[in-house]
Amino acid sequence: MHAPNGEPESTVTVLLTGADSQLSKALLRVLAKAAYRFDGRTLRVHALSHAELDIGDKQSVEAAFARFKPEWVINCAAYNAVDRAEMAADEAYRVNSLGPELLASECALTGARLVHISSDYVFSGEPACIAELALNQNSLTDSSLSNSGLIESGLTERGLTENATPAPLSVYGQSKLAGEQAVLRILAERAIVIRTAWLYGVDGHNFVKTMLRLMATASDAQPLTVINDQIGSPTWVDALAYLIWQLIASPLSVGCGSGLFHYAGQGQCSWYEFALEIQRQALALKLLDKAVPISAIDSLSYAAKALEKGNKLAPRPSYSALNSDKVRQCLTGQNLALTHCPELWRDWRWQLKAMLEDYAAKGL
Ligand SMILES: NC(=O)C1=CN([C@@H]2O[C@H](COP(=O)(O)OP(=O)(O)OC[C@H]3O[C@@H](n4cnc5c(N)ncnc54)[C@H](OP(=O)(O)O)[C@@H]3O)[C@@H](O)[C@H]2O)C=CC1
Ligand SMILES: Cc1cn([C@H]2C[C@H](O)[C@@H](COP(=O)(O)OP(=O)(O)O[C@H]3O[C@@H](C)C(=O)[C@@H](O)[C@H]3O)O2)c(=O)[nH]c1=O
Repeated sequence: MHAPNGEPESTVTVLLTGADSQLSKALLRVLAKAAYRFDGRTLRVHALSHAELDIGDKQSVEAAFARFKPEWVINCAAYNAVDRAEMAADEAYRVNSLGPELLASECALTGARLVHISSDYVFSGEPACIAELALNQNSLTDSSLSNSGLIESGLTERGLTENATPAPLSVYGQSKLAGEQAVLRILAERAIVIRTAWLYGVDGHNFVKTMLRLMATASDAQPLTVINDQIGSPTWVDALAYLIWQLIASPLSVGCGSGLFHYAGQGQCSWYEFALEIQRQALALKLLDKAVPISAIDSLSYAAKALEKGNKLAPRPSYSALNSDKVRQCLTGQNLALTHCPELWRDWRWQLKAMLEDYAAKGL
C-alpha cells in the first residue's frame, strides 16, 4: 500500500518553507529529540530554502507541491525586517501575504494541511485593543477601560486573546495580518494559524543574540539603551516548534473553533526588562565576563536618536503580550502526553534559560 506520492504508507510527508529560518531549524532540532509519530506513521520532512522555494512565486509553489506531494506544510518563510519593510512594502506583502495565500490555495487543491505563523505585531497596544481584552475577561465596565487603569489592575497580565482586534501599526504587521486572513479565508479550520512573538533561539538573528553581542562590547562610557514602553511575550523558538509538532500529531477537535491560536512564552515584560534578564542569566552562565550599564528609554526618544543617525524606525506595538490559553486548553483537553512537554507552558524567564544553556553548550 502506497501514499499518493509513491512512498510507503507509513510516512507522513511534511514540507517546511524558509529552511534557513530560526523556526525551521528549531522544528528539525526538536523532531530529532522528540521522535514524534503520527497515527503510528513516521515523518518525512523536506525543508526547502528560499533559493529552492520562493513562496511568493506561484510556479515555484506549484512545482514544490507537485514534487513532494506534502500532507502538511509548515510555512516558516517570512519577510521579517520590520524597519526595512516600511520602504519595501511590495516585497513584504509578496512574502507575508501573497506567499501564504499561494500556499493555502495549493493546500486547498491538494488536500494538504497548512500551519502558518503570524505575529503579535498585528496588534497596536492602543487602548481599544486592550479594552477588548478586558471585555473578553468580563471583568470591567466601559467606564474603567483606560489603558493605564487596566495595567494597574493587572488585567493585562494574561495577554491578548484571539478575540482582540488587530490594528497593525507597521507595514510588516499589516502584511502579516493580510497573510493570516488569506489563509483562514481559503482553508478555514483546515489551517492552523499561530500568532507568536519576540522569537529567539540559537540560530539566526534575534534580540537575545543581538543583546549578547552588544553586551560583550558595551562600556561604561557607552551604555546600552533599551526601550521600556513596549510590552510583549518573549518566546523560545524551540517551544514553538514543540507546539507545532504536537498540533500536527494530535489534530484538534472541532470544538476548538477557528484555526487561529496565540502562543508565546508565559508572562510579559518590556524589551528593557528582557535585556536585564538576558544579562543576569548570561553572567550566571559565564557567557559574559562583566555587567554593563543598561538604561531604559522610551520609544519616542529611541526613534528620535535613530533618526539622527539616518535610521527611520517602524512603529511597534506598545502592548502585544499574547494569551496562550486557547491552544493550551485545546491540546491538554485531549492529549495527556503533553505533560512530557513542559517547555510549552513555562514562564519566559525559564525559556530564556533553556535557550542560553543550549547556546552555551554549543560554545557559540
Ligand atoms: N522573529 C520573530 O521575532 C517573530 C517571527 N514571527 C514569524 O515566525 C515565522 C518564523 O520566523 P523566523 O524563524 O524568525 O524567520 P527568520 O527571519 O529566521 O527567517 C525567515 C526566512 O524566510 C526566508 N524567506 C524570505 N522570503 C522568502 C520567500 N519569498 N520564499 C521563501 N523563503 C523566504 C528567508 O530566507 P532569506 O534570508 O534567504 O531571504 C529566511 O530564511 C515567520 O512567519 C515570522 O513572521 C512571528 C513573531 C515573532
Ligand atoms: C538592538 C536594540 C533594540 N531596541 C528595541 C527596538 C525595538 O523596539 C525592540 C526590538 O528590537 P528588534 O529590532 O531586535 O526586534 P523587532 O524586529 O522589533 O522584533 C520583532 O520581529 C518581528 C519579526 C516580530 O514579529 C515581533 O514579534 C518582534 O520579535 O528593542 C532597543 O531599545 N535597544 C537596542 O539596543
